Formats: sequence, structure tokens, C-alpha cells
Amino acid sequence: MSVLVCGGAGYIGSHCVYKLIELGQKVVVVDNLQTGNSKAIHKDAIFYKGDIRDLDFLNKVFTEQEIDSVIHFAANSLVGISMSEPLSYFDNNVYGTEMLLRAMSQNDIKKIVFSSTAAVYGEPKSVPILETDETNPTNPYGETKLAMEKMMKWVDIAHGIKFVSLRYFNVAGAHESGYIGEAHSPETHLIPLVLEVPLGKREKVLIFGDDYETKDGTCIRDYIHVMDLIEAHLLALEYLEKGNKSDIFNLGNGMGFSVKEIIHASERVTGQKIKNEIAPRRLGDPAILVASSEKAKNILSWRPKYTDINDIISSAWKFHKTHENGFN
Ligand SMILES: NC(=O)c1ccc[n+]([C@@H]2O[C@H](COP(=O)([O-])OP(=O)(O)OC[C@H]3O[C@@H](n4cnc5c(N)ncnc54)[C@H](O)[C@@H]3O)[C@@H](O)[C@H]2O)c1
Ligand SMILES: O=c1ccn([C@@H]2O[C@H](COP(=O)(O)OP(=O)(O)O[C@H]3O[C@H](CO)[C@@H](O)[C@H](O)[C@H]3O)[C@@H](O)[C@H]2O)c(=O)[nH]1
Repeated sequence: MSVLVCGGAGYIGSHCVYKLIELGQKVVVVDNLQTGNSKAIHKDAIFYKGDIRDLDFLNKVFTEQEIDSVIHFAANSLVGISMSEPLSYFDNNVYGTEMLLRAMSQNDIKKIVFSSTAAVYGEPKSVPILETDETNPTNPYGETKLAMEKMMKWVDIAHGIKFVSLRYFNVAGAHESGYIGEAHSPETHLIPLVLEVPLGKREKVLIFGDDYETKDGTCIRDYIHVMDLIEAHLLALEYLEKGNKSDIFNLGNGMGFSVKEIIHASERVTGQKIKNEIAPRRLGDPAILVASSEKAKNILSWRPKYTDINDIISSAWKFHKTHENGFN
């Protein structure tokens, strides 16, 4: 039996595929390569290039392969762009998930682990954020992920498809081998952008707003290492295999770092001064997002290994130093 990884050519999905294969699992990848790269897919995975919004394509994959469970990373995932292109976010994320769940239902596949996000909470009333806290997204991206979670809840009730929704905070770092890492084109995420300065690919990094109500005026995020995140997916699959109920878990380190602190930590890691400049706020950004992951620790027995921001940035730096042009 195989695990189907939707979005397995992307940053997080490719790390999941590597880990599953290292553990001896059979893996099928579906990806339309809109932001992913086929070079990031482990050579032992079976790859189908196609779009999750294409029901016939999905049914072909489910017919040709013996799929037991699905891990669903395929989505549009950029806060800033979702503010100017909300409809493409609803189309790819909500309609895409609708088609995936339809195909799973038609092919009697009953387990899905799903990438959700801290963006479902919006501006939190208190931190660290608990899964039971209010969800009130400040951007269309978070709204689509919330809609996808709600869709899965009703599909579970109607069709018995059990889900684990993992609400990731900010994912960073790279696979220990240094073979794969975060390589988007164009890049929009803070840590890889900051590291482009010491690599000589960028003159300076822009800080989107220094007038937030935070300790130094810049946005605070909770950074989690991609391999710790993947570990939680494996535990979530086990949890579903044991017949447990559908549930939602936050995944973060429980520590907030401001944009300025990330730049300073990156200076320590790289040993180089990183030029930066204050720019206007980016629309849709909450000021602060920090997770409580106690529920994942208690129920899934999740134990993150990378709890020091220097180690997370060092891991990203190791990849970027050897892949200055991503996978090209
Ligand atoms: N990176 C983060 O910090 C973060 C935080 C929270 C949640 N997430 C979620 O995690 C998931 C993966 O994020 P990522 O950073 O790896 O993004 P990514 O863009 O690198 O990966 C997404 C992958 O899905 C593929 N894809 C997108 N739409 C598709 C479609 N319709 N059909 C088939 N393939 C499709 C892309 O080509 C890409 O390979 C996303 O769902 C994202 O919302 C990411
Ligand atoms: O050039 C840059 C890029 C980012 N930022 C700021 O850095 C922080 C982190 O931004 P980014 O790395 O783009 O991540 P987020 O916008 O926080 O979103 C990520 O983390 C979310 C969870 O918190 C996920 O839902 C999203 O999919 C994922 O892209 C934010 O305050 C940005 O405003 C800058 O100041 N300058």
C-alpha cells in the first residue's frame, strides 16, 4: 500500500516524501509543478504530473495505484498574494480539496493528513494560540484553509473520511542531507530571503512594517523546522491508522521571533552583516503568531528536535550555500 502525497514536489511535501521513503514506505506524488520542482522529488517515488482539481486525473491515480492514505500539501500558500488574488486561492485550495475528497470518497480512501495554517486564527487575542481559540482570518489564504477544514469535518460525518489537520506556524530549514530545502522562485519567505543577502543574490532585505505593537515594532512569528513538522505528519498517520477520531493540532515551537531578530540570528549564523531597510506593512499580516503545541505533544507524542532558532537558520543556510540557484 502507498501513501499519496499531493504537492510532493513542493518545499514541505518533498521533505515528507524523502522521510517516507527513508522509512521504507511506497510513495506516490501528485503535483502540477506550479511552485514545486520535479528535481525535489525523491527518485524512488512514483510521480504523476497533474492537478488535484482534475477529478479524472485523480481517479486514474487512485485506480492505478493502491493508495491507503493521503497527505495533502497542494495549495496556494502566500498571505500577501492572497490579498490581491483571493479567487485563485478559493479555486485552488477549496475547489482542489473538494475534488481530492470526492476522489477519495469514490475510491474508498479513508485517511487524510492536511496542511492547515496559523493564518486561520487571524490576529490572536492571546498567545500562545490554542486550537480552541477563535478563528478569524485576516487574509483570504487563511480563510480558504479554514473552509477546507470545515469541508473535511462534514465529509467525515457523511463519508467517514478521517482527517488530521495540522496548523503549521512558520516552516523553515532543510533536510539533514542538504539535498533538498526551500527553493521557491520567486521567493517570498523571510528566512530564505534574508539568506540571499550574504549569498550576494540580494543587496538588502525589506522589513515589512516596524510600527506593529510588538517589542521592536516588527512582526513576530513562531519558526518550526521542516523535519520536526514532517515527524508530526508521520505521527498523525499512525494516529489515524489506530482508528482515532478526526482532529486539529497546532505545530510550532512556542517561541516568537521578530523580523529584526531573525535578521540578527542570520547574521550570527552566517557571520556576515545583513543589510535591511524598513518598508510599508504587507497587507494581511497579523502582528504576532505563536503556537501552543501542547496538544500535539500530549496526543501525538510529538517531540520537536530543533528548538533553537540558530539551528533552524543554520540548516537553511547549509542548503542555500550549496544551492544558490535552487534546483537549477
Ligand atoms: N511554508 C510554510 O511556512 C507553511 C505554513 C503553513 C502552512 N503551509 C501549507 O503547507 C503546504 C505546503 O507549503 P509549501 O511551503 O511546501 O508550498 P509549496 O508551494 O512549496 O508547495 C506546494 C506544492 O503543491 C503543488 N500544487 C499546488 N497546487 C496544486 C494543484 N492544484 N494540483 C497539484 N499540485 C499543486 C505545487 O506545485 C507545490 O509543489 C501548503 O498547503 C501551505 O499552505 C505552509
Ligand atoms: O521580505 C520579507 C518577507 C517577509 N517579511 C515578514 O516576515 C514575516 C514572515 O513572513 P513570511 O516568511 O512570508 O511568512 P508568513 O507570511 O508569516 O506566512 C508563512 O507562515 C504562515 C503561518 O504563520 C503560513 O500559513 C504561510 O503559508 C507561510 O507562507 C511576516 O511578518 C512578513 O511580513 C518581511 O518583513 N520581509
